[in-house]
Amino acid sequence: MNQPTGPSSQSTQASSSSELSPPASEGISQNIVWHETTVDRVARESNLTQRGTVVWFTGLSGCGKSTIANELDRLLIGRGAASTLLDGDNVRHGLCSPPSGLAEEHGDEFAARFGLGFSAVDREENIRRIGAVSSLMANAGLITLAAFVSPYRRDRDRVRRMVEADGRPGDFLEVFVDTPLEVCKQRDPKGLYKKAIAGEIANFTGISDPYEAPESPEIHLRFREGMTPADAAVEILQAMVDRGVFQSRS
Ligand SMILES: Nc1ncnc2c1ncn2[C@@H]1O[C@H](COP(=O)(O)OS(=O)(=O)O)[C@@H](OP(=O)(O)O)[C@H]1O
Ligand SMILES: Nc1ncnc2c1ncn2[C@@H]1O[C@H](COP(=O)(O)OP(=O)(O)O)[C@@H](O)[C@H]1O
Repeated sequence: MNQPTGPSSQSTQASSSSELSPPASEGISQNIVWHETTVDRVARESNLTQRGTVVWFTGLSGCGKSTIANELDRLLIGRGAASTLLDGDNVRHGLCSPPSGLAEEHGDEFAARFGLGFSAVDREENIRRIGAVSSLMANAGLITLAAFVSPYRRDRDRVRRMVEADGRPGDFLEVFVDTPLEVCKQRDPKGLYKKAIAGEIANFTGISDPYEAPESPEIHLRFREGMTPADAAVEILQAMVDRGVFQSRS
């Protein structure tokens, strides 16, 4: 795991496209003006001796996104990296709360307007918010692991464009956790498939809602019997090293 990478070689290339110019949201309003920051991404990455990156896990509920992302996070932290993990269920407890999580504090109108469920448009907004947060984290130099069903190709591709426009090409790695629906149903770690099949959960991905598989993910984790979450995490870490987005320090 000794590939040439790190801020000195890769991150310096970011300076012209990251914080020296407005990100993808340029032109948002005539009254909102981009303010250049004093410290740029390259300086942050240099302090961290790593390259800010978004590793985006997508796949059906129960395919293993959270388990594998947590394992990868553990490996990265163990190797001295500054990484962080955004996980679907957890983010839906805060930034992307459902209406029921907002009503008491903010009232019904606010909850109906900003709370998110699982319709296509709510998922679009969910992924837009998380994509923007992921991009900010990558700009702060963090290796950002994001684990979301993110069933729509268009939503994932938008995040890719935003992350790369804010940073540089190659900053977004899509990991397709390709576990067959039958296996996910069998695992059913939260009992959600059982409920969805019984009609107790609407718009459930794979049952009553679509999942659009990535066409050319950077990392395609095909299910195979006997593959452990640790095996999968090592495979992703190796792909990160091979692509020059991570240099092992131990
Ligand atoms: N209708 C429906 N469809 C899919 N998933 C559902 C649904 N309702 C609740 N859940 C639970 O919410 C988790 C998915 O949240 P995400 O934010 O990742 O979804 S999405 O990216 O906006 O599609 C998902 O987490 P994971 O199982 O970890 O994928 C489920 O636990
Ligand atoms: N190779 C594997 N990779 C990931 N998870 C696995 C694997 N084999 C079995 N599992 C189990 O499958 C379940 C996956 O659940 P989870 O990680 O929450 O999936 P998701 O986040 O995609 O909904 C966990 O109970 C995990 O222990």
